[in-house]
Amino acid sequence: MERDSSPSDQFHRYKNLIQNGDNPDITKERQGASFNLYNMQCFVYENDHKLQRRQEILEFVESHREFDDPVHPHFLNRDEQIDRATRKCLAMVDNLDAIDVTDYFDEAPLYQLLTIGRELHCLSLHYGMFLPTIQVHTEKSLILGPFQMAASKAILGTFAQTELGHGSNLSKLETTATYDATTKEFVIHTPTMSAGKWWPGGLGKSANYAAVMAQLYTSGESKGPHLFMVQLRDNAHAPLPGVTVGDIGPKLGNNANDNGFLIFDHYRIPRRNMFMKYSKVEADGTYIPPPHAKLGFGAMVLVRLLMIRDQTCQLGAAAVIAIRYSAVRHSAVRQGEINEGEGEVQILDYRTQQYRLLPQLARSFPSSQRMRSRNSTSKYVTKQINNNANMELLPELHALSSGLKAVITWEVAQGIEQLRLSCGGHGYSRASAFPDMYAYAVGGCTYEGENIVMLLQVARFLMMIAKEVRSGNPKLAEIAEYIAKPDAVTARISSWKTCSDEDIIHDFEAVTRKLIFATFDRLTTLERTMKKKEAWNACSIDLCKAARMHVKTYLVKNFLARVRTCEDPASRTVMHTLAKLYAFDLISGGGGHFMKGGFLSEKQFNEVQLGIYEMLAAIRPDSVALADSWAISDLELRSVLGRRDGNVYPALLEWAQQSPLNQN
Ligand SMILES: CC/C=C\C/C=C\C/C=C\C/C=C\C/C=C\C/C=C\CCCCC(=O)SCCNC(=O)CCNC(=O)[C@H](O)C(C)(C)COP(=O)(O)OP(=O)(O)OC[C@H]1O[C@@H](n2cnc3c(N)ncnc32)[C@H](O)[C@@H]1OP(=O)(O)O
Ligand SMILES: Cc1cc2nc3c(=O)[nH]c(=O)nc-3n(C[C@H](O)[C@H](O)[C@H](O)COP(=O)(O)OP(=O)(O)OC[C@H]3O[C@@H](n4cnc5c(N)ncnc54)[C@H](O)[C@@H]3O)c2cc1C
Repeated sequence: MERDSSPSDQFHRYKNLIQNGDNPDITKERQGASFNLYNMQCFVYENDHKLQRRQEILEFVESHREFDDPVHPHFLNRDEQIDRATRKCLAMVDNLDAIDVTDYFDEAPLYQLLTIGRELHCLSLHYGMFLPTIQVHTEKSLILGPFQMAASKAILGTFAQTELGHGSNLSKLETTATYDATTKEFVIHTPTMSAGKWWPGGLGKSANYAAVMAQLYTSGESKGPHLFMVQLRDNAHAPLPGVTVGDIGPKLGNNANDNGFLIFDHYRIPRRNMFMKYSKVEADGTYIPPPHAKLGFGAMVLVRLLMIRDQTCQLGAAAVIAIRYSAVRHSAVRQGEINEGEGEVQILDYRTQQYRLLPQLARSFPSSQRMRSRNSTSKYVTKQINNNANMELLPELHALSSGLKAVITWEVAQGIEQLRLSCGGHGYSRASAFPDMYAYAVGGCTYEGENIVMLLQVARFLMMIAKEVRSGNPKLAEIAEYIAKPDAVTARISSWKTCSDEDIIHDFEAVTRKLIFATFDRLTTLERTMKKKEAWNACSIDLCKAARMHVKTYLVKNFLARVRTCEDPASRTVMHTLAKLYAFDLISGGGGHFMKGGFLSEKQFNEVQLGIYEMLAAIRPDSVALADSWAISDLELRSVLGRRDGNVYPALLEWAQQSPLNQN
C-alpha cells in the first residue's frame, strides 16, 4: 500500500514544533526559588571546587567525539549494546587523564555515567571490585600500580565469588584451592556442578583475570574461603586449558555487562597468586592466619560503601526527572482543574503528586552526604588495620556498611518506582530513563550481599550491643551509644515548625531502642527452649525490623546534623524543612512502631500527618530549584522527560523517530 509520506517524514514535520528556549513553566519555577542555586549546589557537593570539576568533566566528555552515540542505545540489541559499551570503555580508559581515577566517590562514577550511561559494562567489575580487591588485599610492595595496569589494558579483571549453589553463605562455597607444596602451586578446582562460578560481571567475554574466592586447603586442612588471582584467558583471549568460561545470558538489566560462568578443572596457579596481605601460605604449606577472621571480606565492605553513594545518586537523578516533568506537564492532556474555570494546573501542584516526589527528593540527600564521612571512616579503619593496631572498629564498619547498603538500595529502588509512576505513561517509556534506573537499582538490592542477609548482620551487631547494655558493662561503638540511654515513655514530637531536631532524634532513638530490646528479650526467651540458630530464625522478621530502624535513625540524625553545617541561611532553611519532611515521612510510614505502647499519641500522630501536608506546600515553590541543586547535566541524566529545558514533547517525538520500526 502506498503512503503519502514515511513515518520519518512525518516526524520531521513535527520537529518544527521544537520550541526555542526553555519551557516557560520551568523558567518560572526557577525564578521563584527562595535560595541561590549556586550556594545550594556548593552545599550539596560540599564545595565549589567539586562543582567546578563536574563542569570540567562534562565539557571534556562533550568535546570528545568518540563518546558520541550514533544510535540511541535504547534501540540496540544485546550484541550491539555490548559493542557500544566496549567501544566507549576503550575511549574512557584512553582518556583517564580527564579525571582523578582514585576518586571513586565523585569523579570516577561521574565520568563513567557521562561516557557510557547507566548500563554496566565490561569494565564495571574491573573498576568496581577487581581494583578495590587488589587495593585492599595486596601487600603494598606488590600492587605495582593497579591503575597503571588498568590504563595499559594489560589486565582486565573481575570478582568471581558467587557460585551456582551458594552466594550469600560464603562459608559453604565449594570451589577449592589446594596447595601443592611440591610444585609451590595452588590447584583451583570446581568439584561439583553447584560449585561453578555464576554471575561475575565481565567474565563472560571480557575479563582475562579474576579474583577468585575459593576454599583453601593446605597441609590437608581446610582454612575457609580465601582470594586468589587467577589468569583465565591467554594473550589471544582464548580460555586457558582447565578453564571453561562463558556468558550467562540476558538479565533484568545491566545487559551491556557480560556476567559469566566459570568452571575449573584442576587448574594450577603459582603460590604468590594468593592474596596474602592478611593470611598467608608459606612455601612449605604452613598457614599464617589473618589478624581478624573476616579481613578477607574487606573488599566487599569497601564496595558496599561505594554502592551507597552510587545508588543514592540514582534516586537523586530520578527525582530530578520527575520533578522537572511535573513542572511542565499540564496542558497537553487534561488532568483536571483544582479551581473550576481557572484552567489546568501543573501536575506539581497536586498534593498527591508532591507526596510522591518530595519525600523521594528528601531521601536522596542524606545518604549521599553522609557517605563522604563514612568513606573517611572506612579509610581510617583500613589504616588502623594496616598498622595491625586496631581491629575494634571492624564490626562497627561492617554493621554500618551492611545496614546502609540494605536500607538505601531498597529505598532507592522503591523511590525510583514511585517516581516513575508519578510520570504516568511516559514514565513507562525507556525514554524517561526510569526503567534503566530501576533495573540498575534493584540489582543493588541483591548483589554485594542480599539485603535481608545484610540486615541480619546488622541485627547480630545490635543484639550483641543489647546484651552488653543489659550486662551493665557496655563498651559501645559511636553509632550505638543511644542504645544505652535511659528509656523514654512519651514522644516529644509536636508541630513541624516548633519541634526541634533534638525532639526528633529523641523520638527516633527511643523507638529504635525499644524495638531492639523487645527483639532481644524475645530472642533470649526463645533461646531458653530452642537451639540458638532456631531461636534466631524464629524472630528474624523482628530482627530485620530493628536493624532497619537502627539504620533509619542513623540517617535522620546525620541528615539533621549535616543541615546544621550549611552556611547559607536561605539554603539551610529549605534543606531543614526537607530533612524534617524526611523524618516525618519515616514516622508516618512506620506509625506502628511509633504508636506502640502509646509512645506517640494520636494527637501527635495527627500533627505528623498535618506537618507533612504543610511541608509539602512549603517546599513546592522550591522543588524545581532543589532538583537543579543536584547539578546533573542532560548527558548524565539521559532522560527525555528530565531535560533541563523542559521541552519534553518534541524530544519524545525525536526519540521515537529512532525506533528501527520507523525506518521502513
Ligand atoms: C575510570 C574509572 C571508571 C569507572 C569507575 C567505575 C566505578 C567506580 C565507582 C563507583 C562504583 C560504585 C559502586 C558499584 C561498584 C560495583 C558494582 C558493579 C557491579 C556489581 C558487583 C557485584 C559484585 C558481587 O556481588 S560480589 C559477591 C558479593 N557477595 C556477598 O556480598 C556475599 C554476602 N555474604 C557475606 O558477606 C557473608 O557470608 C556474611 C557477612 C553474610 C556472613 O559472614 P560469615 O559467612 O562469616 O558468617 P557469620 O557467622 O554470619 O559471621 C561470623 C562473624 O563475622 C562477622 N563478619 C562477617 N563479615 C564481616 C566483615 N566483612 N567484616 C567484619 N565482620 C564480619 C559477622 O558479623 C559475625 O560476627 P559476630 O560477632 O559473630 O556476630
Ligand atoms: C546484577 C548482578 C551482578 C552480580 N555480580 C556479581 C559479581 O560480579 N561477582 C560475584 O561473585 N557475584 C555477583 N553477583 C551475585 C550476587 O552477589 C549474589 O546473587 C548475592 O550475593 C546473593 O546471593 P544468592 O544469589 O546466592 O542469593 P541467596 O542467598 O540464594 O538468596 C535467596 C533468598 O534466600 C534468603 N537467604 C539466604 N540466606 C539467608 C539467611 N542466612 N537468612 C535468611 N534469609 C536468607 C535471601 O534473603 C533471599 O531472599 C551478582 C548478582 C547480580 C544480580
